[in-house]
Amino acid sequence: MARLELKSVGKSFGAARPADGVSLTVEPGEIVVVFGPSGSGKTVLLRMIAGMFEPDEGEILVGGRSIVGAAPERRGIGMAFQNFALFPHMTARDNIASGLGARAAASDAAPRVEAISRLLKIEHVLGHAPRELSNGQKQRTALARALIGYPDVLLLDDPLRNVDAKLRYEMRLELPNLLRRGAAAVLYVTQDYREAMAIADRIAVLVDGRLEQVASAEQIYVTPASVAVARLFGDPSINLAEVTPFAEHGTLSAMVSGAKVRLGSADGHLPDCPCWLGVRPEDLVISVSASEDAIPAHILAVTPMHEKAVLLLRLSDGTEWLTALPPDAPHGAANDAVFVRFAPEAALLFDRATGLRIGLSHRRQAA
Ligand SMILES: Nc1ncnc2c1ncn2[C@@H]1O[C@H](COP(=O)(O)OP(=O)(O)OP(=O)(O)O)[C@@H](O)[C@H]1O
Repeated sequence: MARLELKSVGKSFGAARPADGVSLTVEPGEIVVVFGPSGSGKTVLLRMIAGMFEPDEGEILVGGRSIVGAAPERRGIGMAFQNFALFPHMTARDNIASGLGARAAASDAAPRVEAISRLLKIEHVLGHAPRELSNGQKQRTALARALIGYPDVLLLDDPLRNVDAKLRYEMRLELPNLLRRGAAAVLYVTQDYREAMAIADRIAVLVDGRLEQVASAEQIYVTPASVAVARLFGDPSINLAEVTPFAEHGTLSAMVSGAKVRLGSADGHLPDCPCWLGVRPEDLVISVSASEDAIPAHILAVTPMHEKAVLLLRLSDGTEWLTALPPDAPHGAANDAVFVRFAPEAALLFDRATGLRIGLSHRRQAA
């Protein structure tokens, strides 16, 4: 069992800087999901750890020892990638056994291949070549190969990207337990925020080669470190409005499309800068009754989805917001005039100059 540590890791390719001072620790048995937009540097990070190329700056340590410069096969690392990368001329059994490298005798390999295959429910296809396997079976074979050597560090680069939706859903439920069994430090890359939230002990949010936030899924959703992080999590994504908050009678408020909305109490440090106000779609309440703190709006469209109804709203100043309501909640129809409210606890404020979140004194806290 060994901890993976990245210390101020940097990497440039010409003008591109896919890793810029990345520091991160993954404990044995922990699953850290690296999540970020396309091109943010997720794959480059995994490849530096795997030894496909070296960082320009910083240190990568496994169990306290630097692995920078070490041959890839000597780093104690198991890997599975989105394209499976199975050897086409070998059976699933031999592909899995190849994960042991030269370390195990053939007699030792067989029972371990059987055991890991049972765990991954592929024991019935061990004699098949990769072309005879479904994508789900290929993905499990690649995972079995990565897991079989009980690596100290396991790197998984979007391993569920090429499997169908049903299997992806099942694997999201199964994978965390499976991965924890080996007690490896797991770094898991995905582009899907739901997958990140389902699998991770902690999520490391990478934007332009920098880690913007490393925290639990709930902390990231409820208290995102920046507006960039807030935008990456949630479907529909967070609603934003430009505001300049002000204090009045002990309350922090802001004008949103002509309505004075409360953001919390004004007892702490007051943001006196132009801000982004962020409100999650599920935190908006729609009604037909006016009041001082209700934002007038029109429903532009109603999209019934299976588990929710999504309403596209146009506030009276032209800003467009989305709400997500339970499908059976009364919500009106296109062209209806409505009023939009939200609780002060639901308001997020971000400094418009830096994008960083500003703490509000009565903001709900992540558990
Ligand atoms: N070998 C390379 N040579 C030059 N530039 C590279 C190389 N590998 C990656 N890059 C650049 O580094 C940046 C980050 O790439 P990376 O593949 O890590 O992104 P990513 O976050 O994994 O994206 P995606 O989610 O689309 O796979 C991109 O701008 C990419 O063009």
